[in-house]
Amino acid sequence: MAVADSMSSSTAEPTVIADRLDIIYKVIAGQGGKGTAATALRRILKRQDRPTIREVHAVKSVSFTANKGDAIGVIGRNGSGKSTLLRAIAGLLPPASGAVYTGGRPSLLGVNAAMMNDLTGDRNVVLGCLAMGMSPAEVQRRYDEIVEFSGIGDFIDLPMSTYSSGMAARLKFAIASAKTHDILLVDEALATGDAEFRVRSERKIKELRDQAGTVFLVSHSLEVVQETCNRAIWLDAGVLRLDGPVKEVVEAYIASTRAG
Ligand SMILES: Nc1ncnc2c1ncn2[C@@H]1O[C@H](COP(=O)(O)OP(=O)(O)OP(=O)(O)O)[C@@H](O)[C@H]1O
Repeated sequence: MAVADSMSSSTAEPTVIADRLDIIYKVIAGQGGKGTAATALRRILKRQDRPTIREVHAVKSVSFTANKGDAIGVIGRNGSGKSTLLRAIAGLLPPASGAVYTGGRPSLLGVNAAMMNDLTGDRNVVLGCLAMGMSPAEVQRRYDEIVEFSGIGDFIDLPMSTYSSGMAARLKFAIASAKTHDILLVDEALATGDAEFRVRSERKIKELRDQAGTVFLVSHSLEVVQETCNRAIWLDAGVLRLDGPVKEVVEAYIASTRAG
């Protein structure tokens, strides 16, 4: 297996270690509907069995070590387990077996990360920064920079419910990246921005890496991954197919999609 550039350095300092990680979702595979009295009655009338629990094995025995300064693109087809892996690293999903060890606190920045939709962008910036542990004085100091980075403009005074999904994602990224994270997990947030915002975000991620952070980036845009990351992990139906220098992994992935 190829070795990514930061891994080959003798000073490599691990920040995330996944050790034969398995994540299994348990879902109710009923005949539709929730477990209400009406659906139970319908089941009885139709003489159907109780809904069964189905397991979705989303991440299968995945192992890797991420180091300080790594920006790792996580690539793969729809449903290959990318978002699941990120949520597991963030500690939001319990492993069915195996483990994830993290040195530092991972912050997950997802497109669906909670923002208060009824509040203005302005209030969300303040609340988001406070929630990340900034002091009120620090929030005040960083405020202009965050709003400028987001490129939201005058919309900052309007409720977030009036934002397009791209605008909301930009503001979230601007808030999250205002802080130095030990481990920043970014799920598709960059895909929603326009070209100019993407360039700025890529620069920001590079800055975070330079500050000795580790970044994981889930993206369907192989271009974004190649521009931003030094390393890539390719997931295929939950299995780690390849882990190595970004160019090599992306090329192998493209070759496989052409072949298949
Ligand atoms: N909350 C959930 N409950 C049950 N199954 C889930 C849940 N979330 C994801 N899955 C399943 O786990 C598998 C991996 O999904 P995941 O969202 O991690 O893939 P992904 O690679 O991020 O996909 P995409 O590229 O489409 O965003 C899929 O089979 C999906 O159906």
